Amino acid sequence: TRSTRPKRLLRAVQKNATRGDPLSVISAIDHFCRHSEWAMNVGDEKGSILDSVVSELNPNTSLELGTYCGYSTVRIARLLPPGARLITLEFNPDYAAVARQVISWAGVQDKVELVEGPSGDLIPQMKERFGVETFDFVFLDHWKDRYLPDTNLLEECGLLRKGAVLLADNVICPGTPEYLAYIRNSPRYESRYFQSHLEYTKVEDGLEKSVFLG
Ligand SMILES: O=C(NCCO)c1cc(-c2ccc(F)cc2)cc(O)c1O
Ligand SMILES: [Mg+2]
Repeated sequence: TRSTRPKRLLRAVQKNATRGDPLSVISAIDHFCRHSEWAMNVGDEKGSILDSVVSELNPNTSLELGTYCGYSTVRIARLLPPGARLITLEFNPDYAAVARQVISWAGVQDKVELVEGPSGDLIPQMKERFGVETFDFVFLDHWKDRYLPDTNLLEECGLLRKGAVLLADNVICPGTPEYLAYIRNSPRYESRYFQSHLEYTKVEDGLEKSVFLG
């Protein structure tokens, strides 16, 4: 019953957001993180960049690595066309339990499949267990030292469609140096850096958008 930050964030959503209204859930979390407690959601500034990438791509099948409390899950899911779906992977069961409730409060649960477990084990199961052919969009926001191994896994499992977009959070802070070096030097990707700030702060951070060329 010990109160944790994710549980306090969920309480703020249930108190301040309207059921079935994803935008009110997003702003309730941003308000909580700006005025009460910082939390590691992608946030409103980087979130707007995420929104523009998703809106332009209109992905049918998306993967999110690192759900946390479900903030970016809701940001992505609210923009998906009917029939499109988002699979989100979370290793931490306490985060997953809160995220399920945030996702339901926003009313986007029908577009989202939240799977608990290590991404390194779950990615090879995507085809036969989750009926995925290929992903159109991948949002990387989990453990920073898993970005590169999981990207290699996605490649090896043939899970990236030609033209698929990888969008990676925190490439500056906390930083993902090995991932950046790989993706920026690989002839199989076309990459672009979107400069921004660490959520709810003035610290520099940014998103790396990479198109898989096949
Ligand atoms: O670890 C992260 N995510 C995976 C969680 O399972 C993460 C951390 C931070 C962050 C933390 C502490 C600090 F001082 C600066 C940044 C920010 C983020 O956006 C993140 O996604
Ligand atoms: Mg992040």
